[in-house]
Amino acid sequence: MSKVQAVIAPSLLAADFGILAQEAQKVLDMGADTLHVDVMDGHFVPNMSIGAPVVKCLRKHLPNAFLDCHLMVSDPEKWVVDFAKAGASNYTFHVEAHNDPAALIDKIHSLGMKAGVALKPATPVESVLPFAEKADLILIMTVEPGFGGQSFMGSVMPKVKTLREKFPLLNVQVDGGLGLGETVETAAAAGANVIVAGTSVFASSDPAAVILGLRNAVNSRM
Ligand SMILES: O=C(CO)[C@H](O)[C@H](O)COP(=O)(O)O
Ligand SMILES: [Fe+2]
Repeated sequence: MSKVQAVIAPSLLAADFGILAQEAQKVLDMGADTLHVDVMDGHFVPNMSIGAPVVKCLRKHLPNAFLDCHLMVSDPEKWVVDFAKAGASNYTFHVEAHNDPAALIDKIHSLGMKAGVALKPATPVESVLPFAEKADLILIMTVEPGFGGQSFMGSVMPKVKTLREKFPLLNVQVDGGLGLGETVETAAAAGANVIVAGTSVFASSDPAAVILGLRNAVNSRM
């Protein structure tokens, strides 16, 4: 069995952007480990969200938070310096959007950030195996990237399983449609240890219970 830690990462995409720092602080106070920040350029995905200026503001209000930035953008190399300067802790880019992921991981590391690589649901896991150990995190999307509130796709779990079997200490993140019950149980059983949850946390009347339940689901599999 792996010895990776459970990491619960509420997605701020489901928060009230008008009071973003308070929303972020609220979920941290309720037990979240990191904050998942979804960045969309309206090109790689058919939606727009936020960019480095908002990360900079979050960093100002939350000096100690781990800001896990998920870049759903067509040219991830273009924004690395901006996000490093803004205070991002982790920079996850999509493997479909770059032709030399290993070099981009090196660049992200050289700027003092952790590096993640994300895969859309149809992208084979083989595309990340050559540099999975170089990355700090591999993100297996469990919805088509672009929108919160979609349904979890259990069909991508074989990719999670493969990563966990090959790399026992790798942070394997799942993102999209996760909440208490079958979805997180399925992801944890496959070997995911980093759980992104937007709608299920922020739309809940008891976000603390959701965060704890997600953590328990992961821990019960380790
Ligand atoms: O990357 C994302 C969408 O592209 C979001 O992180 C994801 O959808 C989380 O939201 P929810 O938990 O509501 O599905
Ligand atoms: Fe995301």
